[in-house]
Amino acid sequence: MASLASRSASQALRNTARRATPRIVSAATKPQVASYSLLAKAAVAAKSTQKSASSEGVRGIKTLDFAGTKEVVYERSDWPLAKLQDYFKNDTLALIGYGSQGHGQGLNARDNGLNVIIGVRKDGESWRQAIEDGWVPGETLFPIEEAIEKGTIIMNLLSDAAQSQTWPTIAPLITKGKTLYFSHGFSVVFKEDTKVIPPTDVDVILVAPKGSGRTVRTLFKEGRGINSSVAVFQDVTGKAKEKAIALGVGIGSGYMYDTTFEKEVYSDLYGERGVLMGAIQGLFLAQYQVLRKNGHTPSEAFNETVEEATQSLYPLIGAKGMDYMFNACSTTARRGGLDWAPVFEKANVPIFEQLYESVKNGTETRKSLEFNGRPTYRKDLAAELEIINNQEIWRAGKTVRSLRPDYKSESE
Ligand SMILES: NC(=O)C1=CN([C@@H]2O[C@H](COP(=O)(O)OP(=O)(O)OC[C@H]3O[C@@H](n4cnc5c(N)ncnc54)[C@H](OP(=O)(O)O)[C@@H]3O)[C@@H](O)[C@H]2O)C=CC1
Ligand SMILES: CC[C@](O)(C(C)=O)C(=O)O
Ligand SMILES: [Mg+2]
Ligand SMILES: [Mg+2]
Repeated sequence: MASLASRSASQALRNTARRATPRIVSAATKPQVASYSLLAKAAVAAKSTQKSASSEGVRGIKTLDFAGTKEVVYERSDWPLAKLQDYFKNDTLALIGYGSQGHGQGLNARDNGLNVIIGVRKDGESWRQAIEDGWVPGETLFPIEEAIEKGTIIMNLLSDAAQSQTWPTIAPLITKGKTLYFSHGFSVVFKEDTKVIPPTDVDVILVAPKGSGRTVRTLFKEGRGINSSVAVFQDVTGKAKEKAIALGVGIGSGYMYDTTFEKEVYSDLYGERGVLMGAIQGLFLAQYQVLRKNGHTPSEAFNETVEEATQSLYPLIGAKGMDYMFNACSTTARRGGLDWAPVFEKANVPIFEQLYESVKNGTETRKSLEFNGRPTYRKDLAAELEIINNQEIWRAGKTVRSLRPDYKSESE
């Protein structure tokens, strides 16, 4: 009887979850693109023979109900490749900086048949990586200033600290008629600290992928697309929003959500310091330490903290939500999880409040500008990450991972 009751409770929960699934309120009726990256390759080949994209299809946006709040979502399928290529046929996308985002966004835009060039410090690490990815010095790879001069859309993907440091040199090159693009609100919003004040005669837009540049690339290659935020800071042409959405598609976004530069930078700095990176490392470590203090072996402590989370339970949250993950676990686990969740929530809200304030008042920005503005920033970051790499929890993890059937050496 008990198990029947619990099964019907699970069913009820699942039904509630189904009812809460975002519903399309209005949408243009157009088929979804199955595999954009494959289509991209074909379209590049056929580029010269395609008819003008502006005659294709109807522009459409979706208004979706997100848990009771209606929000607008822009979709890739409103921008078939031919239309995208036609839209940017007179443009050169000068992508400045070749870190994680430069790599993902640059390669995707190139595969989508757009005219992309890269601008980075000559002979630096990024220059070397760009060559490895097929960008050719003097043809598609240039020193920063030269690339900006050649570009019509200047995509500033330098590190946030470098955007501020290089601004006095690059600002005069961003002349009337060009478009200035960012993937973070950082430089523009915290202008007192960064001194980045865009010229008043150019469109200033943002497309911020909500994920690592590595994933921007892999999702695109799988024919999917990353979620991105889009925003307009300055619209001198009246086309800034449309251009931002088109660029979002060009760099590999599947769906794009409205934001402002301010909201993007606050949420992004907060999220990465919180659950996405800082909090998760802190929480894993705390749980592991207590297990070790109580006599559990490194493998047991790692398996119970990280391996089970990342390999079994978190993918279930990603697939179908938190209640689905709970329902996939024992009733014993469900009872305990339900009891302890509010305890963790209560303990953590004050820390998250403190974090949000530290983001909003610019403390986090100033720290980042100081640290990442050092000439030794790569070495200094690597030294601190090496400390994490050497923590017992992560050393134990290497051995646990080495036992996976699909294990490949991690030194590559
Ligand atoms: N990483 C991500 O996944 C995400 C990043 N963003 C945003 O995208 C932008 C780019 O981030 P990301 O790709 O991570 O890049 P990084 O923060 O890793 O910056 C790397 C680039 O900055 C260059 N750089 C650093 N210092 C200088 C300097 N003093 N002068 C000239 N160039 C310099 C590097 O060149 P060199 O090799 O020559 O040092 C490299 O090309 C940022 O605004 C970031 O916040 C947004 C979403 C996600
Ligand atoms: C989570 C970190 C991030 O904000 C990102 C990948 O979205 C970043 O700045 O790299
Ligand atoms: Mg982010
Ligand atoms: Mg970020």
